[in-house]
Amino acid sequence: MAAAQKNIRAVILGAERTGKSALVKKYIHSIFTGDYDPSFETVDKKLTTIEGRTYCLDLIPAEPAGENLLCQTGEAFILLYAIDNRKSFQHLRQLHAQVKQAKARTSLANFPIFIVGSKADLESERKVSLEEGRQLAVELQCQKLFEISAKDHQVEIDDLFEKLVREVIRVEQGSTINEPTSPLSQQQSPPVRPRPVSRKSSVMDRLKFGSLRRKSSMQTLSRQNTDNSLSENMPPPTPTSRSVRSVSYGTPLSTPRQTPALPTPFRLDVDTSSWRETVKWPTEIIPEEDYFKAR
Ligand SMILES: Nc1nc2c(ncn2[C@@H]2O[C@H](COP(=O)(O)OP(=O)(O)OP(=O)(O)O)[C@@H](O)[C@H]2O)c(=O)[nH]1
Repeated sequence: MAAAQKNIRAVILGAERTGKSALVKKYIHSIFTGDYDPSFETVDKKLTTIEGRTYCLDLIPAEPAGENLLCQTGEAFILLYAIDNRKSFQHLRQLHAQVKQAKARTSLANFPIFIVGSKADLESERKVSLEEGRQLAVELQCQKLFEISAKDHQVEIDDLFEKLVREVIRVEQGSTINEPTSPLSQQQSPPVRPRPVSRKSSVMDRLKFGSLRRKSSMQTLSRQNTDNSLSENMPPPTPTSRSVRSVSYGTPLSTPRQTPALPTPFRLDVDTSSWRETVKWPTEIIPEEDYFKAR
C-alpha cells in the first residue's frame, strides 16, 4: 500500500447524539450498531486514492463547545444535525460561526464546509425539512448539503467523504470556494488561550502532540477511486444505471419552484456552489423505473 501523500484533517461538529461517531464508524468500518456510548472516542483514518494520489483522511468527531484548536487545525468541516432534532439544526449557525472565527486566525482562508443531516432513516420523526436544510446551506455558503443515514446509507456516506476530499483538492489547486475573507481574519491573531479539556478535545491534544493511542487498531486502507465521473469539473453524469437518477433544475436554489414528491428514505445532495440540485435515489430502496411508473 502506497503511503499517503497528503493528510487531510476533517472535523465533524454537531450537538450531542447527532450521530458523529456513527457516521465515522460507518465510513471506516462499514458498521452501524445502534449503540450510544458517550465515552467512545474515535479518531480514525482512512486512505483514499483520487486521481492517482493517495490521501489520508483523519476523521475527528468533536463536541460543540470549546473546540477552537480543533477548528483551527481542521482543513475540512462537516456540520452535522439530526433531522429528528430541531435544536441540533438550530445549533449549526453557532458552529459555523465558531469555525469561521477560528479559521480567521489561521492562514487557511478557503476550506470546505458541508452541512449534513443525519438519521435520514427516521423520516417519520423528521423535525427539519429538506427545504430548511437547503436554505441554511445557501445562507451559510456551505458547499454541499447531504442527508444521510448511518444505518442505511453506506454508498452515500462514502460519496460524502469522497466529495469532501475532492473539495480540499480543489482548494489546494487554487479554487476559491468560500466567501471573501472576513474582517476578523485581518485582525492580529489573539493568543490562543488554554481551553477547558473535554473528552474529545483531549483526543485532539493527544493527536496533535503525537501521544494518541488509538482505541481501534482497525484501519481501512486502500479505497480505490474508480469513478472519475465524480470529478467536479465534469458535467453531471447521464443516468446510465438504475442506481442513480439525477435531476438538474438549473435555477438558483432561492427561487421558489415545484419539488417532485420524493420516495423515502433518500439522500439529498445539493451543490450550492454551482446552483445545481441533484436528487438521488438508492436503487436498493426504490428502483427508479418503479418510481416513475408509479407517477
Ligand atoms: N436511526 C438512526 N440512529 C442513529 C443514526 N446515527 C446515529 N444514530 C444513533 O444516535 C445515537 C447517537 O449516536 P452517536 O454517533 O453516538 O452520536 P454522537 O454525535 O457521536 O454523540 P456524542 O458522543 O454525544 O457527541 C446512537 O444511539 C446511534 O445509534 C442514524 O443514521 N439513524
